[in-house]
Amino acid sequence: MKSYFAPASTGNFSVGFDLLGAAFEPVDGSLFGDVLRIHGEQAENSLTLSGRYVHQLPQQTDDNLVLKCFYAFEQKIGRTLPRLQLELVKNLPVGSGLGSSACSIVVACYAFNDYFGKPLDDYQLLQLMAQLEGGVSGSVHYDNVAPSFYGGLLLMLPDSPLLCRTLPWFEHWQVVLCYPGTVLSTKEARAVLPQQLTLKHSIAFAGMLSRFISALYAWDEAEAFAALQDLVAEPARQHLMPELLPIREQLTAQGIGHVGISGAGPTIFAVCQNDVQAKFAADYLQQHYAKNSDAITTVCRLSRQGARAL
Ligand SMILES: Nc1ncnc2c1ncn2[C@@H]1O[C@H](COP(=O)(O)OP(=O)(O)O)[C@@H](O)[C@H]1O
Ligand SMILES: N[C@@H](CCOP(=O)(O)O)C(=O)O
Repeated sequence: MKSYFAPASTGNFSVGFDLLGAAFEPVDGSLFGDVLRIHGEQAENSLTLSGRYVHQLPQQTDDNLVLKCFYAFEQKIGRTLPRLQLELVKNLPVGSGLGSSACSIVVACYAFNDYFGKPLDDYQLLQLMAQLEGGVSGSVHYDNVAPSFYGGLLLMLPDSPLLCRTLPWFEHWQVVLCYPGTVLSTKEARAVLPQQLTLKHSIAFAGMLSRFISALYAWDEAEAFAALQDLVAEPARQHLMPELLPIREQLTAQGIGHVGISGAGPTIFAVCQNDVQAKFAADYLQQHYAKNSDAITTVCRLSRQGARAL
């Protein structure tokens, strides 16, 4: 049996709509992401499902992204592959803003490529992942698949053969992620976005993202926090998450540097500079934002590692 893992990710990281994404792992060393097991080869593909969020997956395994990835991978490499006995351990909530669909896509594509002797290079594999993610969310965006695949904080580079590049990160930053337990589909959250930006708005967006990236390279933490502003998605999505502004007010009043929407929401992320802030944010979010038994609050650091064999 072979086991593979891919981590959770936060798309946008507030300031970089569709262009910035980060992979996270809990500071307690536990794994926060999906696991795919390949038990062996057989006449037909089969997929068994387990894990904390298995109940949020489609009833029909044929609708599961893991099998869609298998056939898309087979088509991409252009030869018929042996069928597999597969098991997905679904550890990330679906429609959560934690890159759940991307995580299953990344772990599946990574696993198939590794298992079948790496017929695709990283560039081809990432393109396939993004194309599959586009099929779920309605438009191709790399800001979840790329960090889940490579790890780290990544800047997408559209039209570059590199596709994305790793950015610097403040090592002491801890990111508290709180998923409230309610589902918000990425497709729906993308449908409320503006179709066009004015020239002034486009310049403001590009300016803020540039300011954040230059602050990272200059190791200027105050500037980095000042630049963590979402000028594109948050104004359009705020009504889907009415708790965001009061929560931000409470947490920033405690000195916490940034509070934003993880991906398309409803997960909220808080960027903290020390253990005291992280504990405060985690307790506060768990008390005021968690809504049911599906909710999860976790204190994370950047995951330098992306998809891998376990
Ligand atoms: N293995 C899987 N993991 C996550 N979602 C899956 C999977 N297989 C199928 N799906 C479907 O893909 C869609 C993912 O929804 P989406 O809002 O994009 O989630 P997320 O924002 O968490 O990535 C849902 O309709 C879900 O039922
Ligand atoms: N850039 C995308 C990110 C979606 O992330 P998800 O985790 O909610 O799928 C967007 O903001 O739509």
